Amino acid sequence: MSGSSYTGGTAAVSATDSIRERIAQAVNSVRETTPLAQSFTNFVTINLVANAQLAAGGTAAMSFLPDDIVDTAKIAGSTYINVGTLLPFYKDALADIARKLQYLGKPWVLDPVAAGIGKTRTAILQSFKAAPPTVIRGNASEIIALDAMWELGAPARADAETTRPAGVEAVDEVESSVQAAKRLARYLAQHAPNGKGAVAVSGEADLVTDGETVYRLPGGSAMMTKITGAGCSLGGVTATYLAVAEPLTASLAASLLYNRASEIAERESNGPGSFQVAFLDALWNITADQVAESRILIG
Ligand SMILES: Nc1ncnc2c1ncn2[C@@H]1O[C@H](COP(=O)(O)OP(=O)(O)O)[C@@H](O)[C@H]1O
Ligand SMILES: Cc1ncsc1CCOP(=O)(O)O
Ligand SMILES: [Mg+2]
Repeated sequence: MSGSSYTGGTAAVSATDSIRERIAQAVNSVRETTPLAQSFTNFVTINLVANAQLAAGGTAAMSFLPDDIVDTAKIAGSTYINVGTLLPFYKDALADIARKLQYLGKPWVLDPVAAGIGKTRTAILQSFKAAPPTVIRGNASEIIALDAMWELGAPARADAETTRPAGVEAVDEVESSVQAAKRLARYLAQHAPNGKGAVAVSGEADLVTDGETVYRLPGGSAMMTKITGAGCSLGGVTATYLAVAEPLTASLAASLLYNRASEIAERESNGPGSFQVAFLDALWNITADQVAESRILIG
């Protein structure tokens, strides 16, 4: 299945059979073993996160109690932390949870929703630099903001354009986040017990990287921007796959599953309400081969 193609002026090589096999294996393994991925996530989209994890074949457990999260991490396949809506106690609680997950060597996914907005969110996201996640999944603006916050690139010049807070929606193109995503992924890998980490950037064409190789995943549906929680639930499903697969495979499998399912949902729906229902059905019905045979461009 390997070969070459040409996209947007960039030579791109399509993915190898072994990546596709690992993706199909992750999709099947979740359906066969129903792994638990627990979540500490925002109040807006918590229901869609749980339903998407169930539709992908996993199980869900949501909690905001630090000792509950740490005890559940011991029996769960992975943990998902999303900073979309914050309460005052989160500042200390999330830093502490991250440190304990690191001590226990437990994998987790971070969705840095609205990175760059507010002192409390910034303090929380900065605290994760010392106890980093296994995977970061966000939109382009969030990835650019987190990279700047963790100061992984060259120091910004005084006259340089600064990144601006973007709310929960992206104001940057996926392509403008490539270097930030690679730097973050390398940092995650350097700090992971097994040396593996990944960053997934969502948008019109998603991008996934382990810090070395960049994978571009075209397709999907713009209707995803018309339901709340498309990105949050993608983070939750990435955690579901992280329970059975290494970070790069988990990130690729989740993003590809979302692209294929959203294309089916767009064809079968008539607006945001029916789209969300059709999307959950498609997550459930899509085959592992449909996911693994997707276009994956390397380069
Ligand atoms: N313009 C688009 N075309 C196709 N798919 C999109 C588009 N924008 C977002 N998506 C998809 O929607 C999902 C959520 O991504 P995104 O909207 O970037 O996240 P967030 O909600 O966190 O900002 C991803 O599966 C992504 O591929
Ligand atoms: C609207 C909103 N406000 C705080 S969190 C949130 C949900 C964001 O969801 P997503 O990032 O998946 O669009
Ligand atoms: Mg989001």
